[in-house]
Amino acid sequence: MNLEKQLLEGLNKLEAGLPEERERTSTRLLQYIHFLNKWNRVHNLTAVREPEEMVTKHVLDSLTLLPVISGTHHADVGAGAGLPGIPLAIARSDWHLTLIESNQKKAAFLKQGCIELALKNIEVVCERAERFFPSEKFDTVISRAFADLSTFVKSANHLCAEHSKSRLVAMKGRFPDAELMQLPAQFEVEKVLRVMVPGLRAARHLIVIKPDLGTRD
Ligand SMILES: C[S@@+](CC[C@H](N)C(=O)[O-])C[C@H]1O[C@@H](n2cnc3c(N)ncnc32)[C@H](O)[C@@H]1O
Repeated sequence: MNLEKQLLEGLNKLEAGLPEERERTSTRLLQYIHFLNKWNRVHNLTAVREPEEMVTKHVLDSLTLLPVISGTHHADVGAGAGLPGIPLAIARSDWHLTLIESNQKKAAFLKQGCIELALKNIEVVCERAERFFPSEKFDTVISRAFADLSTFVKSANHLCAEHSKSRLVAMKGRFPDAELMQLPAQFEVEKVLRVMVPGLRAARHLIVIKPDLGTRD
């Protein structure tokens, strides 16, 4: 199947949260896949090598977050090659995404991607999340393949906006029983959602956690 068809079919199978302009979204997501594939040959940004696999394992996987995110300002901690932040920013041009990535080579890739793909709703911050203190905090702080849940919430709690709807959301593969048991008590797990990625059999879970707004600096 050609890449465009594969992507469009996948977008149509996603449950919710995708705006109507699917063909335009699909074209821009494809541009991102081509850009990632080009840089990946030289800079080894992701172990996923084939564009067909990037469609399912990276792009469609990232977009399963759409229905659980509310608000407009979001951060992606440990964005790496831009996942899930770039697909989200492409799918929702009305959102603003801040991609926090401590590795300079990856941050350079992200900045170049924003220029070449004309992604105006993304800011790239080359810094460790723990050392980043933005003036405006985020409605949702997301991570994928960043760290165990405890490390994630400790590293990112200070980035959450001080309102009752702000959330930390971690993308996980299998149901993370052990990590959930080790989560510090002041963090409440609001829900754990099992999500289906079109074209992928493997299990995926989204862990939605209420930040600890009480005890932070
Ligand atoms: C395994 S990669 C995952 C990248 C991407 N989220 C994905 O799903 O493909 C984890 C990324 O987090 C970055 N990272 C690790 N610790 C970090 C920190 N404390 N703050 C910001 N980025 C960090 C690493 O440089 C790496 O690019």
